[in-house]
Amino acid sequence: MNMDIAAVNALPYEDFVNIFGNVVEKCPIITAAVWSRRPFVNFTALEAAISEFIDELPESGKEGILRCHPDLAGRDLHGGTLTRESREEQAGAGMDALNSVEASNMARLNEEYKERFGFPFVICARMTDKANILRQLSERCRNERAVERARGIEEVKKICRLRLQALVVSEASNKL
Ligand SMILES: NC(=O)NC1NC(=O)NC1=O
Repeated sequence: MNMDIAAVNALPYEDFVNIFGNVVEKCPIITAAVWSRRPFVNFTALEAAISEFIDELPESGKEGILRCHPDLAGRDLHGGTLTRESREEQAGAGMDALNSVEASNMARLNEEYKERFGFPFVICARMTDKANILRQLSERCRNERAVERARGIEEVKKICRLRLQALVVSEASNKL
């Protein structure tokens, strides 16, 4: 899909939530809330509205967003229950093709991370690769909880931007 911002602004909330409901993984409530902020002057304004909604949440809400994310190379990937967006992102970073050493490291570190923080490790898979994901996962396990909460939310916003770009023509591409 490649809607322009005028088409986005014309959507009734049912369609808006159907189309944009997973720009933040499994958090259609964010999309549904942000519909009230129409009209968006451009792509950046839509992205900013989502970002501001997230920033205004209490810390518990931000952790809730992180908890809606599937593990990388985790149960949902193996069970075929990832969302389409997540499946494509994880496959792009080679998460569906780990060798047995990588797979066991990934599983062990994901569990360690969740045990320590109470939410999953989140990283924008499209902006990185397998080696970096494994390195970041082991490094970020050592951070403070508040640092990781903020870091995870930054990654959610990167994922969101790329998912939005797949749906909406941004002003940069408008000028082409
Ligand atoms: N846990 C985690 O980072 N999940 C994800 N990252 C990403 O880019 N897509 C996801 O589903």
